[in-house]
Amino acid sequence: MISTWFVEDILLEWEGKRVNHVIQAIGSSSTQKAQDFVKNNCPNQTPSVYGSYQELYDDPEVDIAYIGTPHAFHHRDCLEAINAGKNVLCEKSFTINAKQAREIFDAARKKNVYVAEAMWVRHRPLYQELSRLLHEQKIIGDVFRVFSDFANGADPASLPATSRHRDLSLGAGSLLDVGVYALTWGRMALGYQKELPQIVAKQTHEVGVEITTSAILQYSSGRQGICTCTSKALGAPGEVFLVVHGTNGYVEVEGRAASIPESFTVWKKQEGAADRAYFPREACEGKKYNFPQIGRGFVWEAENTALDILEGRKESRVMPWEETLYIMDLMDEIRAQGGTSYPGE
Ligand SMILES: NC(=O)C1=CN([C@@H]2O[C@H](COP(=O)(O)OP(=O)(O)OC[C@H]3O[C@@H](n4cnc5c(N)ncnc54)[C@H](OP(=O)(O)O)[C@@H]3O)[C@@H](O)[C@H]2O)C=CC1
Ligand SMILES: O=C1OC[C@@H](O)[C@H](O)[C@H]1O
Repeated sequence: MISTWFVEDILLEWEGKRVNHVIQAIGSSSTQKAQDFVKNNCPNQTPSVYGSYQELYDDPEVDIAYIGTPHAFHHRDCLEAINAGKNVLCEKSFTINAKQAREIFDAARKKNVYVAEAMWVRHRPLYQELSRLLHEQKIIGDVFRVFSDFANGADPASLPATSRHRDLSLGAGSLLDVGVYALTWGRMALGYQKELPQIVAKQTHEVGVEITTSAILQYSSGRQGICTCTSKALGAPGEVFLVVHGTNGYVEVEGRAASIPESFTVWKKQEGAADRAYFPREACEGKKYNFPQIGRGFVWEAENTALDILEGRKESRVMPWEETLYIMDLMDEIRAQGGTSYPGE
């Protein structure tokens, strides 16, 4: 699924586009699937088609491999690509646990290749602008509390046992699938704290799969993040999925999902407005910031990644290794408290 979306987007023409991407090769578990992929998703490109991933990694014409397999394979696939000397952009969640992520970064360091987690939401202009307003402009004063959520309707119990949302050996579970976004928004909104927070977390399981996670992150400054997710229910379109409280107001972020933010509204504290909660929303003064969607929203990530490669970087400016590790460490701790583990752990 995600590989079709990504390819569709990177071939888009859009105003401000700086990089011309070429689909140089498709690697799949079968040549037929690779050929079908080209026919359905990039018929105007002429990539080499391979019935294995290794052949793509060995292709000298390929500058960077985009990995869109289920997360349980990211460790294996990244290491194989890196060992062949390829740069890599790998889907989220980057790996099953932090140990695997560290092994990948160690290998990349040794081979001197670029590796980045494809946490596309961080590349979106909305995300970047909100971070600037919150932490450089301090538009709502000091942020002290954040709520973030991702409700996704995969509903593992209703899916075949082979689905990546149901099969533990493919990395099934809402935390790794969508909770990673809730933690990402929480991390940004709380201002990228250096220390790891204290965590209190609970997880619910159904058909052996983690379907709901709630985690409270508490920093030594007293700042708190309340980060939640579920794969059992879809959020309402346009719903608020992130609320950021500051000493001088708050911000709500709305969108189709926490991966597809569309706008945010800044509500500043007003003189004599302590009881604003009792007024209808329209009677209050909020400033809404809208952000246009381009394609499915992968264009910024693809552009930044290509520019990183062209500039000879080994890490993404937007998603450096330490950020992937920070989020993976949080998820390890949340899973340890919630009672979720994966085969081989
Ligand atoms: N950024 C985003 O918005 C999104 C990111 N993702 C991430 O992308 C990754 C893939 O998700 P998604 O596209 O939904 O996954 P799919 O279930 O669609 O699988 C993707 C591909 O992985 C390959 N694959 C290799 N081995 C297996 C196996 N044993 N079982 C199933 N597939 C296998 C298959 O390709 P082939 O046979 O051709 O080799 C398959 O088509 C996940 O890590 C997910 O978190 C997913 C959705 C959205
Ligand atoms: O990254 C994602 O975002 C959208 C969800 O539908 C999907 O399950 C997830 O992988």
